[in-house]
Amino acid sequence: MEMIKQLLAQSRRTMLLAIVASALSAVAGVMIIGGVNHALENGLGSLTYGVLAYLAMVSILFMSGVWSQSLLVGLGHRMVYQLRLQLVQRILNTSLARQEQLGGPALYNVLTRDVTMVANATKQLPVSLYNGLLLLAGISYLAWLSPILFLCTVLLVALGVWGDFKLVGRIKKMMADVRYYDERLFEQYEAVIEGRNELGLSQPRRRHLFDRRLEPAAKGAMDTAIKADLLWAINLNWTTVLVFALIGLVFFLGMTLESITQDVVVGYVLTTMFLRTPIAMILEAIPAVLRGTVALKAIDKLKLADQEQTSNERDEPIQALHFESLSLNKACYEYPTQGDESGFMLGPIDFQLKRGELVFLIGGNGSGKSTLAKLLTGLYLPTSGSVKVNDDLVTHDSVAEYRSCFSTIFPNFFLFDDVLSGANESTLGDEDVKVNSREDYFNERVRHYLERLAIDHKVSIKNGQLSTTSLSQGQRKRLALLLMYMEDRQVLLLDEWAADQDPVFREVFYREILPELKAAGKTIIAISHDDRYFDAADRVYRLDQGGITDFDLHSDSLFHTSIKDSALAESTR
Ligand SMILES: Nc1ncnc2c1ncn2[C@@H]1O[C@H](COP(=O)(O)OP(=O)(O)OP(=O)(O)O)[C@@H](O)[C@H]1O
Repeated sequence: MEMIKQLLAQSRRTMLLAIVASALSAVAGVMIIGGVNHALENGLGSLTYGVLAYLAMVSILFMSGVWSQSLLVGLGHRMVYQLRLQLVQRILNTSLARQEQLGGPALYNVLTRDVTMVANATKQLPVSLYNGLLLLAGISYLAWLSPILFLCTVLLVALGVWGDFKLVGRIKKMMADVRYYDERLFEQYEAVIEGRNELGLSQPRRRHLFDRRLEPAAKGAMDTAIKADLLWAINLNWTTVLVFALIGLVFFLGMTLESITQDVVVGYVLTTMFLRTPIAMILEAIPAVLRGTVALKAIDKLKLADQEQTSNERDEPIQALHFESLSLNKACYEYPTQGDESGFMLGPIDFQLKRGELVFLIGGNGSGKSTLAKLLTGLYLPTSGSVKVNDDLVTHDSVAEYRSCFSTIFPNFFLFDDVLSGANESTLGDEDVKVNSREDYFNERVRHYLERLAIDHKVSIKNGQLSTTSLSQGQRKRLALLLMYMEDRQVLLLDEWAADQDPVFREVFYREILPELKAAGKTIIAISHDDRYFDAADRVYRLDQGGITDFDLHSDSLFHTSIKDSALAESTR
């Protein structure tokens, strides 16, 4: 709602103009009816004058109508455009922790379904405003024609509005239910797309997903939407009945009450018939507006943008600080509770890292390595304790500068095919280069790394874009490493990077690439299960149930298995 209010506030002038234009058109419409009524009652007088006045009114009605609609249509579409941009901006401003809590389907639902619903609601804005003003002008004319009949009209309309209000509450609840079912549907869509391998192989799983998950959600949405639309259809017919009841009331009152003349009755009936269209159009717009309101409420409920960008981040490029050291001081990170279960708690952790060091984090599955990696890189802020960089506290305001020291490859990394967009200035060339242009220099460097990573036979680069990202997982990880080279940041975090590499390239990674990066002045944190390469690190830390301890290569063993066992496992791999 806040977003819509802000957008409307920005367009105050256009709104005002649109209201003036709509009012002009509405007044012209009512004057046509009034004029016809007057002519019926008093005769036409001059035919030429009558025709000219009629044509003038029709022209005003047409031109001001088109003017108001064009203003409002533009406003509606601009609001949708801004809503889309704002929503993505808000998601970008949402902390990783909150995004993980919400999950992908909820965010997709907002970006696709909810935005469409709000767009449909805003499209009703021009129609409703125009018809609302037309209705207002018509009602004022009715009040002027006969106060007694107007009182009766008000009573009848009050009855209709009361019925509408009762229905609207129920329908809004149903629409919230439809949205709930739609969100469940999005979860199943995600399973259909992401689980394509498993579903392709297993008929029982396909059936279960289709019959037990997807179909009930789709049916729930359909049944509830049908009920809501049916109720509204009944309401539309009920309104038509009310209009005719009004005409009947006016007609019979006119016949019986002497104070009401025949021309008043004719004027009343004519105007009421004329107002049927705006009433119907306003009523037809209401369901779309209700759906839009439900969608906006759902967007608000997600509590996006919990980490507003600092003004510095919005306006200027972030200046990375010069990394010398980082430390965690009794730092803890606790995941939010899920249902009755309390979330996993990492820490309290004391940890130091200096520029140029190569450190390994090891530990069993679920011990907290990736959680610590996110804490170290500033993707999570500690729930207690502190993170310091170069002895300065990392706070909400300074975390953007801190983050810009890091390049990461997490197991669920996303491979951007645009190498240029993330590349550091230093990798784009300088005066000393032998090649002619910066572009050549850049391409040369990419080619060099593609060769180094042994994927030059699969991938090439054109206009800063990778030729393909449809590769094996191990090859994709090598490309992610290429992007990391081109990003050229000071601290590199690699979360089980070597897990998908063949034994030959794993050896290259631990024995050549990591030492080369270290020699080039990079600080490296690598999460690893490869115990035969632990000696490549300056220090090794072991995580166990959220706690951290130093790992002594000679006296400790990983996962409480003997070195002999792991060597055996390695040789059979
Ligand atoms: N987004 C999340 N929300 C809630 N709990 C989470 C989330 N991510 C991880 N956890 C929990 O935190 C614990 C540690 O997870 P983490 O991913 O840090 O382990 P890990 O040591 O990296 O494991 P692995 O070696 O299997 O990758 C797990 O018990 C997990 O259930």
